[in-house]
Amino acid sequence: MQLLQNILKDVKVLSTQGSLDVQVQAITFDSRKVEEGVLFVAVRGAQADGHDFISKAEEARAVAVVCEALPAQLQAGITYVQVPDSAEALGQMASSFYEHPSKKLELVGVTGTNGKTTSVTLLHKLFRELGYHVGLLSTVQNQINEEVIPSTHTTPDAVELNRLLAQMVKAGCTHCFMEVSSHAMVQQRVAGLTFAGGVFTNITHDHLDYHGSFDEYIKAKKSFFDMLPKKAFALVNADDKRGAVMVQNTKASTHFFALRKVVDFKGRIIDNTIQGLHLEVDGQEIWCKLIGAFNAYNLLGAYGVAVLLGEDPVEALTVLSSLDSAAGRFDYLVSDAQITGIVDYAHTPDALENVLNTIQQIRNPNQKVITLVGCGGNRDAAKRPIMADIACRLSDKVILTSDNPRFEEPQTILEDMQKGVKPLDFKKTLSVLDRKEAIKTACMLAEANDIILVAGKGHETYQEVKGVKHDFDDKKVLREMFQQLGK
Ligand SMILES: CC(=O)N[C@H]1[C@@H](OP(=O)(O)OP(=O)(O)OC[C@H]2O[C@@H](n3ccc(=O)[nH]c3=O)[C@H](O)[C@@H]2O)O[C@H](CO)[C@@H](O)[C@@H]1O[C@H](C)C(=O)N[C@@H](C)C(=O)N[C@H](CCC(=O)O)C(=O)O
Ligand SMILES: Nc1ncnc2c1ncn2[C@@H]1O[C@H](COP(=O)(O)OP(=O)(O)OP(=O)(O)O)[C@@H](O)[C@H]1O
Repeated sequence: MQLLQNILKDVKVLSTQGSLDVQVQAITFDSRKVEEGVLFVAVRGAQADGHDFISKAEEARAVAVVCEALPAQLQAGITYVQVPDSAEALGQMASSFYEHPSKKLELVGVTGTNGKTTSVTLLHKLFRELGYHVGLLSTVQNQINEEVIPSTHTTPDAVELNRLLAQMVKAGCTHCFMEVSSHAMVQQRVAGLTFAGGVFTNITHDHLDYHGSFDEYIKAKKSFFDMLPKKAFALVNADDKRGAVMVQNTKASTHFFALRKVVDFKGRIIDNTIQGLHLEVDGQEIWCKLIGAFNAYNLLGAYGVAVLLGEDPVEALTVLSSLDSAAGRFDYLVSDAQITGIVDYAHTPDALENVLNTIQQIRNPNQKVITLVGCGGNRDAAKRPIMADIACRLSDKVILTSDNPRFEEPQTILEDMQKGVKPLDFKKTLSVLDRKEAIKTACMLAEANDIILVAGKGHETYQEVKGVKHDFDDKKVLREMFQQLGK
């Protein structure tokens, strides 16, 4: 519970009606969650406008309403606060309501098209190993030390975000590593937070359906670095063409990491194999369990953060070299028959191409690549034939199967994918509707030393069919099938 006037301390206010000396029980931007004593913030969204639900919040006995445009008729007993930007005010108020938890933590945000989850997960594990109490906010899951809190978004909304940070502070955390999505920047979910640092991994064409153009997408990512305070650091991948643009207006101190340039944190890949990466970082050689050249960037970024936060460089590298990948991100197991099974979240054409190119770089010419891939239902259908084509182009055998069909017919999705298979690739392509059967088929086809890629669902532990989430874990099924087949 907090006094409204305290909650409004950091907010630019245009006008107020009613008393500011009232107690606020909770803050929400969803009228359906308003109860007596709750503060309702009317936010303009992609589908709806929160201002249209002010009357619902009034009926549910909100204690106060924060909005950009006041309703024509004001209700007695409710305080109205007019602000120029409700989304920004929401972030600032959520931070005040929870007593600014971000100021009590070393909060580091990671943004970029790829590598956010891997980077924050590496950082969480690294700082745990270094002996700290650490929080994590990621697409896969949120964590307070080892306690797992399910995650619904890459970056939670402002209220949930500050609530989680406050929980971390209460649990004695000194650090929190979080993903900052471009959606979160546009919707100002991180407004009002105090970051100790920000990391930029890379940027490629993605989410253009939401942002409209690549320029707008770049602007969204850049705005994160624009908001960093002077005493924070901005750590940027200098090998990415847009790296310098990201920090051109930041007040934070700027640092770079790269594999191809001489910068603050310089790495070099000595060897990149299916057993892991052999790297040279700042003159020191390390062997890491993570595979794929892109992971050299994630490791280098995590190393840079540790050093910028004052950790010993040698100790940080030693710990990093012992860490596994994030769940479902190039997550692999080797069967008794020496077949490598890789589970990866790649569910877009770009990600699938990346993963398969990485596998092509590290495999021996005598290792066959068997790719199993499906596409989700009720999502962008245009990618279905494209993903099938990519799989065929970069694999020796392809098994098309179901992902999360959701409310669509799995057979229809499969047929859409089949349209992308070129006549020359018919012979190497199979369609097996049932995902478990498809994984079994891949295991049956594989011989010693071959590589099976199970793409699309990564860390997910369910398959969503007609609104029901059935238990399904690609890595578990893969392990089970190897055992069943004695491979
Ligand atoms: C497109 C998008 O990002 N939408 C997010 C957004 O909802 P919205 O702006 O569309 O909300 P809206 O439906 O237009 O409603 C506007 C306002 O009216 C309010 N309302 C609405 C109805 C009602 O009866 N009463 C009411 O008060 C809503 O609470 C809202 O405040 O704000 C909501 C609250 O924060 C989010 O839950 C919601 O995420 C949706 C579910 C989503 O799927 N978002 C994805 C795309 C997303 O954010 N992804 C990124 C990661 C992307 C990536 O890198 O892969 C993420 O950070 O997770
Ligand atoms: N630094 C990187 N550069 C390019 N590709 C990467 C990088 N890191 C990971 N990837 C690839 O992108 C996939 C997604 O990685 P990760 O989950 O870490 O990224 P993300 O930015 O969090 O994306 P998402 O929010 O979709 O999970 C990985 O499985 C891998 O194939």
